[in-house]
Amino acid sequence: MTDPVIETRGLSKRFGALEASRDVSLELRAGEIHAIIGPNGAGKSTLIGQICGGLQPDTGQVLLSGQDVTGWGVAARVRAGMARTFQVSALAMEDTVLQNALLGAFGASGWRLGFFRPALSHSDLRAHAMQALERVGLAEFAAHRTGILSHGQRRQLEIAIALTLAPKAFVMDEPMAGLGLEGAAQITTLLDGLRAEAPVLLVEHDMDAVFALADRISVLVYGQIIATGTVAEIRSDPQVRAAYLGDTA
Ligand SMILES: Nc1ncnc2c1ncn2[C@@H]1O[C@H](COP(=O)(O)OP(=O)(O)OP(=O)(O)O)[C@@H](O)[C@H]1O
Repeated sequence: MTDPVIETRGLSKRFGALEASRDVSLELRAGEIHAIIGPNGAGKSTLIGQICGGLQPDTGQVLLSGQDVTGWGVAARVRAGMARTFQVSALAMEDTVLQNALLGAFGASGWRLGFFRPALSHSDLRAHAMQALERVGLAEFAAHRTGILSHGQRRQLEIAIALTLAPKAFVMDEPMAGLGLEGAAQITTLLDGLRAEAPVLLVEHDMDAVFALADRISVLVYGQIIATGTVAEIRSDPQVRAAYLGDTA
């Protein structure tokens, strides 16, 4: 069997007396959307932080395509193919939609930031960035200021930026947060097609989206994975229903 695209082995992280991650081992496999769900404070963000490199685990490892990246910083992991989209928007609102998308394409090309301005007219990078905007349905807004985009469209743009990195894996922290029904439905459709490009590790509170999208779900409670399985397995797991899902299953 091929290596998982992302793998964590026995991750543990303490904040004082609090064990925010307890021996967390999980795999993100090629072609899948793997959702991580759990109550507030269960340790989802702490886990994502360790996977993406913002937080160092006390013990355990993070592997990307079989390579141990535990000691690597965020930027090195992004360059190696781990594309994270954030809960909080980090877009340059005064720049155009295309300029924001170009920043990703530009990073993916391995060029240094000082070359950014010339890169704006570089036809290959522009084409690559435009392709990503088309993919997420934002091509018609390319020349518009990013600040005029709706909340949902900003999420689409963040996904376009991640796409321009041609990642090995997407790591998404609550992409549905703050979106209305229509926005959430749009992002759900987008993510549904995204797994063909690269697998998605998805932290999400919106259970409709999780149940619609996930190939597998891991349930985190008090820093520990209490179950991993398909949607049907997780929905019918008595331990999961008691700890988290309750009536929503
Ligand atoms: N830097 C920190 N210092 C101390 N405690 C922290 C720190 N970061 C997180 N925690 C604690 O660790 C636990 C896990 O928090 P975390 O944010 O990872 O949970 P979460 O599942 O992402 O929650 P939510 O769904 O509300 O985003 C919480 O009890 C939180 O208060």
